[in-house]
Amino acid sequence: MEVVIVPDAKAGGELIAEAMAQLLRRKPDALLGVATGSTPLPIYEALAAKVRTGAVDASRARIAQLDEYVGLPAEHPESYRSVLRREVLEPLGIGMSAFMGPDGTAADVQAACEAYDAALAEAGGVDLQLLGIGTDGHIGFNEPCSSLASRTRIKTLTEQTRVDNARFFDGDISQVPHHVITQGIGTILEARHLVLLATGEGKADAVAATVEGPVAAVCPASALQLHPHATVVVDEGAASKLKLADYFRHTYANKPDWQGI
Ligand SMILES: N[C@@H]1[C@@H](O)[C@H](O)[C@@H](COP(=O)(O)O)O[C@@H]1O
Repeated sequence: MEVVIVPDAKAGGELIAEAMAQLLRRKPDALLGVATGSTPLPIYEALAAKVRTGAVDASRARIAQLDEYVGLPAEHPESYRSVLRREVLEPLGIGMSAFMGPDGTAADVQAACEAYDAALAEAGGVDLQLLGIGTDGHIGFNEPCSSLASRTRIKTLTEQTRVDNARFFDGDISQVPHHVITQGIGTILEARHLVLLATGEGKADAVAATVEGPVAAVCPASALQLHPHATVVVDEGAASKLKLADYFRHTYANKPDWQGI
């Protein structure tokens, strides 16, 4: 696992957007796994800016969703499908025909989950998967004690996650669904490159457990330690509880320029 400490969220967004741009220059139809939440927004803004200036062409990119609320109609403004359409597809000029995600309104949720895992494999697998992290260490919606081998499936949210996400529902927790579909941890680990961005002191404990704690289902993000190409990008606040921060700074500062993340 590589840990990159950046000065702020904007710098993290720029670094990751450049890695995505480099991938798209190599593989224009790359399958990009995208995450929701506030944290990845600087990545999407930086990538959209590159598209606008012609620094990269994202028109052939394909987009895969990480997770979704169960029961919200697809057109609900806070369904993750709607959020991603607004925040990723439209700014990058990518049509919905290049988008894939689980169906949160399916009558048979389990079948929809299995169909999504199969579709990801059929599409050749995710090339680069963006991840945020919950305050409890969750990735996607894999809450603590999710199996590290899990596949896409339905999960029940913890109250903390519902409280954290109520801000997207007018601060009204009663509007936050209890159930979600999420790519499993085993599914996520199949992506070729995992890039987790965490910003702010509120994520510092979760980041420390992810990077320096044991691999343990109680901190789902710690599964990144099992991946051969995982990059954790953190700002100073999110890095503030890392005991090895100086080591990570030194290693990244002395990395060969050509290597990227
Ligand atoms: N399902 C999403 C996660 O993918 C995201 O990482 C997390 C953190 O969100 P934020 O970046 O807003 O802190 O929120 C939700 O739970």
